[in-house]
Amino acid sequence: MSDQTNHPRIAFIGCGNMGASLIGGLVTSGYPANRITAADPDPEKRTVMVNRHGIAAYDDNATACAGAAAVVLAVKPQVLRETLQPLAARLRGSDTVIISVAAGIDSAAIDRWLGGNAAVVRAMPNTPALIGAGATGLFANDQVSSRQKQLADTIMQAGGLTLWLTDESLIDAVTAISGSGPAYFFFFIEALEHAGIELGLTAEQARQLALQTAFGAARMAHESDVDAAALRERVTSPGGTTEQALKQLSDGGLENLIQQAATAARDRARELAATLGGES
Ligand SMILES: NC(=O)C1=CN([C@@H]2O[C@H](COP(=O)(O)OP(=O)(O)OC[C@H]3O[C@@H](n4cnc5c(N)ncnc54)[C@H](O)[C@@H]3O)[C@@H](O)[C@H]2O)C=CC1
Ligand SMILES: O=C(O)[C@@H]1CCC=N1
Repeated sequence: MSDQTNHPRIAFIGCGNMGASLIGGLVTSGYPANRITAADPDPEKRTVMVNRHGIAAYDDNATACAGAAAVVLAVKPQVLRETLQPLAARLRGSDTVIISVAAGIDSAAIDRWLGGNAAVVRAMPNTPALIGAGATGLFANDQVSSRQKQLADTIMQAGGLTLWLTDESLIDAVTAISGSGPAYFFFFIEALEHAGIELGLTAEQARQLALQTAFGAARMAHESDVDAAALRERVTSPGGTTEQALKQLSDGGLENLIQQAATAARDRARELAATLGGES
């Protein structure tokens, strides 16, 4: 089989945090760098793509898209429409699957901006894709063929777990849980570090302990055959220290706060769709 069949050409539009993470994950997984192209107006971003990942990077989106079986849109939702419109004529009627990672913007808006009848996959990945530890929720519109769905899955699976949804609106829930989720955990690590410093550890000691604890807990939860609640209970000796700490978190309303945070993220995705993805 030719490389064209085994490794269809993939183009990335936007090489910022998310685009670069996906490209990094794909190259590290063994996808040939010469089958990946990228575009970004920022010369520094392009230099990173060329030097670190060995892929071709252009300042012109159309050049990057030429001959691509999949185009991954990794620009901000606020510029998605203006980015897509100049590409519409080139992509219309082609066999290219459009994979958008933009928060909020739904497949109908993308289809409309492309002039209709476009094969659109919405994907919501997260930045740990860079190290193959990401999680992506995906939705395909009716125009997407099974071969195109497979290609979208291959691209996202290079970055970690993939999860297909049949209800597009749930992509906003994925955004709230795993798309934005790494930031919640990083915030927790930062807070634990600060607490360690307050209790007298050096910044470096607090950093090492907080990081290794987050890593160990996540790895254990991932690999264990019991759920997170059971693992938590194993740390929590009756009458012991953890119990006192968890009581503070619980009394402070942590669980409610997390629910509110996820709902706020989900609602912001809906708001982006309403303000940027409308018919006007
Ligand atoms: N950062 C994250 O953790 C996640 C981001 N996303 C989505 O990924 C998309 C990108 O977000 P980030 O990477 O965080 O933003 P970013 O600002 O880091 O990257 C966007 C990139 O697009 C480039 N760009 C701007 N206009 C362009 C154009 N017309 N053509 C080509 N490239 C252009 C910018 O120079 C920049 O490098 C957003 O739609 C966001 O909703 C989705 C999941 C997670
Ligand atoms: O904050 C954002 O809007 C993007 C989408 C999910 C993670 N980052």
